[in-house]
Amino acid sequence: MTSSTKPDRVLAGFRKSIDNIDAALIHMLAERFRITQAVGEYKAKVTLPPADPAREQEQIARLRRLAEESELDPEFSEKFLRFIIDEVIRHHEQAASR
Ligand SMILES: O=C(O)C(=O)C[C@]1(C(=O)O)C=C[C@@H](O)C=C1
Repeated sequence: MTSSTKPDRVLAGFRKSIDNIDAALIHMLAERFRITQAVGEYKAKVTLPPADPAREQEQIARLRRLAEESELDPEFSEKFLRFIIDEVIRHHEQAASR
């Protein structure tokens, strides 16, 4: 039997765990975007700017510390948070223009 047809139980076990983790990430991101939607509506109502660079600096510094403690690449962690926050700011700008 070739490697392409033989079921690899070890790999399948790893992938089951990866699938569970990916599902948890999606659920956590959905919750994060649910709360930031409320933040965006609030900011639009009280005319606060969509972005708060000082808050972002605190978040990035904290996440980099957490990443180092967890042996995760701090550069990757910062890029990941930046990517999410940029999307949140885009949503906030849309909320402000409604
Ligand atoms: O905390 C805020 O003021 C938010 O709008 C949330 C958030 C975030 O996604 O964490 C997004 C934009 C801001 O620049 C800072 C943080």
